[in-house]
Amino acid sequence: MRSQGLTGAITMPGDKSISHRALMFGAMAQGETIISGLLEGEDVLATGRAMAQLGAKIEKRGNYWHVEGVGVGNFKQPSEPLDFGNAGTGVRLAMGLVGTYPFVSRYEGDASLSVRPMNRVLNPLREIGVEVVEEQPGGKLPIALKGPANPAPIHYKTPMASAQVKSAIMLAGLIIPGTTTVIEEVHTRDHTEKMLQGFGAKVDVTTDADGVRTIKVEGLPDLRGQEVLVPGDPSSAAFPMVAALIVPGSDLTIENVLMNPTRTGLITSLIEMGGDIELTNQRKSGGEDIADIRVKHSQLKGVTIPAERAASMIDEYPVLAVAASFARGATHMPGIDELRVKESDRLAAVANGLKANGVDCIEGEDFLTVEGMGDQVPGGGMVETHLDHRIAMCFLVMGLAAQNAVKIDDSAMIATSFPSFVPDMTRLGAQFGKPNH
Ligand SMILES: O=C(O)C1=C[C@@H](OP(=O)(O)O)[C@@H](O)[C@H](O)C1
Ligand SMILES: C=C(OP(=O)(O)O)C(=O)O
Repeated sequence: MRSQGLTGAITMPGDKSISHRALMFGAMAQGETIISGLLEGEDVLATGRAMAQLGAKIEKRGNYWHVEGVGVGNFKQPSEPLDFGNAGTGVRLAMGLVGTYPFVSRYEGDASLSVRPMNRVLNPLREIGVEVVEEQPGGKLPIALKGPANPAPIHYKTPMASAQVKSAIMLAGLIIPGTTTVIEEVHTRDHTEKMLQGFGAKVDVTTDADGVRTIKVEGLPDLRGQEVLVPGDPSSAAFPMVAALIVPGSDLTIENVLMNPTRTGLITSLIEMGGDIELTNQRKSGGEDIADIRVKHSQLKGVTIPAERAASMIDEYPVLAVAASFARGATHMPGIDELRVKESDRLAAVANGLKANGVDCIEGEDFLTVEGMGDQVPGGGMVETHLDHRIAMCFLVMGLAAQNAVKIDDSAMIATSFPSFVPDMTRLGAQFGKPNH
């Protein structure tokens, strides 16, 4: 059943990447960090609980989260395992933040997180001298870590485009005397670099002529609590944005969205597809670019998304594939093998969901091609979400414009990143059916 046009304004909940980091850096810094706009999603709340287990005092007063940090090198040994639920960012950054301490810390997560690869973080930690104890070989949770008595700084080139790996190494470097160096060939989201500098760390970034970035972190800095203003999450804004593009009659303003260039690949791509998207009220806040986004229903056309853009929109491919289903012509998305190691194998989950709803696509090892159907997307299928919030939300968005209702098997995971998704979208005019089980 098609929804009526989506109209009005929606303010985005806080950015998930920045929210995790605000709690972690606040917990590590000396003194008080005051956070406004924190995303109160399950992933971030799990990080908050873990930071409290390490000795930080965290509480919400009014609209602000107050974090009383312990100072660099002063986390206490957690008596229980640190449970990061569904969050790759939470567990991978925490392994860098805490894993080099000379005590045993134990990490675990839900069924989705427990099959995601951790060797990408464990390998550099092993180079630092961290002892890794796995219950089963293969670099999967649960994992215990024990840092060496004298950790040595490393010089590490990340083998895949990953802000989580880069960040884990940088955070490990903070408690190692000397300079830790991370090299990344692809510019991934740079929140760790920017925010650590804001907390007082010495972080040096240089970029060569080929765009390769060298990041140097000085160990044992004196970090002080800060005020952090978390901007709205562009990865959450992706859902109302695509919904407005595909539902006829829509004219929506999405307010307070982070416009950091390492996060805006989806907007660039949707504009190339013919999307009527206008950035208004562009401003700076907390060192980041912010804007409101006005988006109207548009007839989209298929395009090829350059592989080099993947890092700047890595979490947005599922909903881009939904937009591509409503385009005229094929949309080709190369260079997206990292989608296979997210909360689910997103390449497979998206391809299966599209096919279940009558949309032709080709799933390659590292690409997806979607045959757009204009406004003739049949829908009517049941989608398996595999504990993946973004798969759940993108197919709920598809259902707003398809000829027949799209069903998803589980909506609970939406609470990890965008708890108010269903009520917020409903307020704008979206019509979701009731779960019948
Ligand atoms: O650093 C971060 O906050 C994130 C990095 C990305 O993961 P990778 O580093 O695995 O690409 C992204 O998919 C995730 O949602 C958040
Ligand atoms: C990949 C994601 O998050 P994480 O890796 O933190 O689980 C996401 O939110 O799409």
